[in-house]
Amino acid sequence: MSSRRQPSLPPKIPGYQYVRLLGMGGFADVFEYRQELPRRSVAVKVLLSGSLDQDAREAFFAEANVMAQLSHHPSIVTIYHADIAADGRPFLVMEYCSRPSLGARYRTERFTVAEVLRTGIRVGSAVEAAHRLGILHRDIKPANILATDFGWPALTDFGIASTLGSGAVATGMSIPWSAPELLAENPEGDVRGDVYSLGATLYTLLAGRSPFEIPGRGNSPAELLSRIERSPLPPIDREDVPAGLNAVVARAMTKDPDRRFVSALALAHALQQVERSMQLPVTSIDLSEDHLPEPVREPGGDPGARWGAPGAQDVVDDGTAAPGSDQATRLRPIVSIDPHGGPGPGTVAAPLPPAATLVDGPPAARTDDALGVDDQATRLRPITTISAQEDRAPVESAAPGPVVGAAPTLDSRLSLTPAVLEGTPPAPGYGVPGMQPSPVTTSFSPTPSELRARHYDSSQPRPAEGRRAPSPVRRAVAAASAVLVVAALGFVAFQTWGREAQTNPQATVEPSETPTLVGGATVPAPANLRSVTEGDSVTFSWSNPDEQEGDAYLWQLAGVGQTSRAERIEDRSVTVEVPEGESRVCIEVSVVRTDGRASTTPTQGCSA
Ligand SMILES: Nc1ncnc2c1ncn2[C@@H]1O[C@H](COP(=O)(O)OP(=O)(O)OP(=O)(O)O)[C@@H](O)[C@H]1O
Repeated sequence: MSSRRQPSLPPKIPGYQYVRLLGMGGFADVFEYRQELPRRSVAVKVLLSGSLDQDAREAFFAEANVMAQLSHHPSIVTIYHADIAADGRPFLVMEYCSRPSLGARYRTERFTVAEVLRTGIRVGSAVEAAHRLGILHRDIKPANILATDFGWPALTDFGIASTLGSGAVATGMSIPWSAPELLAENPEGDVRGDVYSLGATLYTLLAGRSPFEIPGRGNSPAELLSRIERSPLPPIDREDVPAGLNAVVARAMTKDPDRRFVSALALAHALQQVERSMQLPVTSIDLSEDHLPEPVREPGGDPGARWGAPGAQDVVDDGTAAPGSDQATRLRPIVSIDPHGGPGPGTVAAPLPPAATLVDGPPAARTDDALGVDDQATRLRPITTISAQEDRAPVESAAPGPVVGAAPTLDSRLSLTPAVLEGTPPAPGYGVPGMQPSPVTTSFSPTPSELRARHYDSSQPRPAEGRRAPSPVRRAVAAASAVLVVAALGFVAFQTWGREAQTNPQATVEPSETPTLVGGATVPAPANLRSVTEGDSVTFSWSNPDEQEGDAYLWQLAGVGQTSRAERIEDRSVTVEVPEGESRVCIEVSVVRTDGRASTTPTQGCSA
């Protein structure tokens, strides 16, 4: 809880009995209620009465609907109901998460590496699911990861707060976990901003402090902002954190978005590889059936052709591309990706509009529990719906660099309008820097969503240290800093499967450049994954693009609901049975070296 204001009164809600206050946010209070039928404890988030105009209500329920779309995910807080109380305040009834949030734990508990890996993979799959529905979270941080009764992390706060206030009110991101590009004067963001924040969250859990927070030194929002933009990522001072995990976190948090993992899924896969290299049980990546890898199709053949039929030998994956081929200063708006927005060639990420509208007067002072400083919630932002495009035709991927002809990665669909589709495409190959694109054809199966954009306040004063035009964040930080000074006198001193790649069965694609991990750990993924089906048995085989003495392979079943443990084998083939009741079987396989290093991203594929 971070606000110094008094909590609002819990509304009377028929069928629910008020129990207690759970917490206060910038735009809402959260209460525990006892639902009468079915009988259970629920958390009810009630908007503050200060932001109840019509636009806010509509936006609130729009967000509730978006949240409901995500609710089926095991690592996203479930929404049960949304309504308006008798006193006029909108409320959301959601799953009650009885355990402390990660934000409440990281300062006092030492997270095991295994838990951090599990958490990263589960939350990563939740974030990936959101991205596939066209939604950017934009405020991933420990405090927004609650814990269910079963101890599963549950991501929350998908923008409900961002829709609050008047039609032009904004929320804010949490600076300590915010990507540098979102702190720039002309903020540009896409899924990689969430990748950064998830990486920063994992860093926080491991280090016990946010990434650029320096114990014993000034950690004002302005100082944090400056370090996030310019300072190298401080090392995590823990001997039990393997180099591979350090490397994954560092890549997720690379200042250049083009050098990050291209998706939350890619980050989750990398974390799985760390689990494998540590001989830990491999945490499943939870995505819906729609996101399973697709069987490879013959070039120019029947789109419905299946591979892996008896006697057939088809390339599944090239090993580099898509398989199957605290509270301190909060300046967050929520942005949704338009999943229908299949932009044409040359379109890439959607920059956030640098509009500026100061909405509700002086920001409310907040207290940063994590950093021990007061915070200003600068509230700016309207919701903007962007029309969806219906062009979902597969597009050939191309070389990185120039935008024209760039592969239509998920990121490339983050369109606002064609006019703003500019920039550099994300690096292919799961965001592995330097890796060349694979000649794969990718397509998307978009689902409906809304696209919202944020606007920032342009009326805030320019920060003293800034030479460039003040960014929205900078302006807000400047405003926050000013209040902090005053406050300090008085008190105190964060190709996926959905890409459904369809690889050319005859193509043999080798990574032209292997990824460079921090610490020099570079292990390519298996290539030429093929399958032969005989009855219920499927034999998968693959090649090793960079075979070294002692190389072995880690394989496991893959797919929805699969949590099999990875098995280490010496051969470049494995025979598996199609699970009972299933029509096909999917696996993923990695190269593992004698020193324990494994492929950054496993190769995946399914039988017919
Ligand atoms: N489902 C839940 N179960 C239990 N506690 C919850 C739940 N949702 C929120 N809380 C608690 O309520 C408090 C406020 O919630 P939350 O931060 O989501 O509100 P908010 O208005 O979105 O705030 P902000 O966007 O400013 O962070 C937090 O302490 C959080 O731990």
